Amino acid sequence: MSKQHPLFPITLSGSWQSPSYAKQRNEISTTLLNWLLDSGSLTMRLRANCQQFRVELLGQRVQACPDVEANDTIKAGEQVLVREVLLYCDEKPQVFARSLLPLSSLTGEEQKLADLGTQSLGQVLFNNPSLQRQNIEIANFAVDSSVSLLVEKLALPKQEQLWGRRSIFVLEDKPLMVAEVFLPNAFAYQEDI
Ligand SMILES: C=C(O[C@@H]1C=C(C(=O)O)C=C[C@H]1O)C(=O)O
Repeated sequence: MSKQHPLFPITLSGSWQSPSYAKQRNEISTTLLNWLLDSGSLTMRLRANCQQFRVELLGQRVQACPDVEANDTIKAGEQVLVREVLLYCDEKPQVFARSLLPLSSLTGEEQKLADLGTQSLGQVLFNNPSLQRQNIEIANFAVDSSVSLLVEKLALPKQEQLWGRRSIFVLEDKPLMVAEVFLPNAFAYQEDI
């Protein structure tokens, strides 16, 4: 990895819940829920809402999967490539994303996922007809979360609660996990998009 953002890794730990049982479900607007539960490519949806889309790679590194992120598919301690990015629309940061790519999934054709740089992971995932997406979980991130520290460092307006989603993708039978948090003023929080 040539250069890493000084804040990398931001990390991300939240109490991920199934959307139907999310306690705060009544606090979530229809628009936000629509963005959180959209099973299509977030890259494609953002591109459709702006002139210029870009991915900023904050950093990536190989490490053991942290306990707080482990799940039925990616076990604690398993070697994963962690990739953190910001997705920009017209130079406004919309999403912070953190993906865990098990090294055991980075084989064959999928080795290229280790070297995406500023190409969108979604671009590769959603171009593969074998792609399966497992259930989407949602979580909210309060002002003392690691994401809020990122928001502060990006000089974005503070927002009481930030919402995110995560899901496991399976590509050619190889799993990986993607978590995305909508940053303040993202389209997801705007009623008229
Ligand atoms: C999974 C997608 O890929 C997006 C791009 C990512 C990246 O480049 O690391 C990470 C998460 C997503 O927001 C998507 O577009 O839906």
